[in-house]
Amino acid sequence: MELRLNSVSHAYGHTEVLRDITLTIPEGQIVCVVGPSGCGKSTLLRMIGGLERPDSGEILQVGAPPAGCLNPLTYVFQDFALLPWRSVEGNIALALEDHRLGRTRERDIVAGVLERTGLSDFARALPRQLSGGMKQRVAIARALAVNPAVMLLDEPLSALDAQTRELLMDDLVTLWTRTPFTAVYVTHNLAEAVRLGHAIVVLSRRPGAVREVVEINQPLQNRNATDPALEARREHLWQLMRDEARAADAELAHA
Ligand SMILES: Nc1ncnc2c1ncn2[C@@H]1O[C@H](COP(=O)(O)OP(=O)(O)OP(=O)(O)O)[C@@H](O)[C@H]1O
Repeated sequence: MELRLNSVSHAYGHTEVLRDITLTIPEGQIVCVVGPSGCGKSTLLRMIGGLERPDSGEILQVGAPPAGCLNPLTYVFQDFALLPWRSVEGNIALALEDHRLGRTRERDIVAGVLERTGLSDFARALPRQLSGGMKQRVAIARALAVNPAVMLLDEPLSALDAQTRELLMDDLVTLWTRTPFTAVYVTHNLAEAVRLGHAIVVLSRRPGAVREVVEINQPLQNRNATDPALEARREHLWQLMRDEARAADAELAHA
């Protein structure tokens, strides 16, 4: 399934947040969204996920969701959003419980995503027994369990230290390489964007409008942080963002 955004605009009261966003999220690709603080990235994600409706424009789901899809649009949040009293497998099963799959199918799905995310040995652990990186793996496993058409990730690695971020980026690349998924990935971090994005959408400062879409054709599994070609793309993104970020900062300082 592909997502198409046609001229999406939105304001909260007098605050114009998104302006005329036209964008395609192709099936089987990761589209990163970057832009200065407050430019409307999370708002855009909520619109795509159907949590809010834009004032104008439309968001179309084109084509069928994948076979076995239980929930077409699924979120992964920065703060993991796990239930502390439920085990790892209990948190993942939660995403399945409304679907009346039967215990065997439910158990198979949970075991499958635990295996894919390297969590099989932690099935019975409680969230408080896990590191931040492991918690986010659980949240990713829970999202994958419903076999979504599009995963919506809102700064999923921002709460983690630099080393853990690297490990999780590797995990996401491995997951995608084994079974490509479609994702919209909001981040502040340009290194993450060039590592994980097939396309990177650069938004202007608020009201967020598309400044440029940077496509990176290099296969995800061949990308690494020291690659000069990727470094050049990152630098290009930073050039695009720098003036916007400065101006956004100055506006916030005077708000
Ligand atoms: N429900 C809401 N009601 C009113 N204003 C809102 C609401 N949600 C967001 N905003 C405002 O809309 C603007 C965009 O917010 P949003 O969180 O989408 O930006 P962002 O780019 O994700 O920010 P950041 O990078 O800091 O996470 C901000 O000025 C924010 O205060």
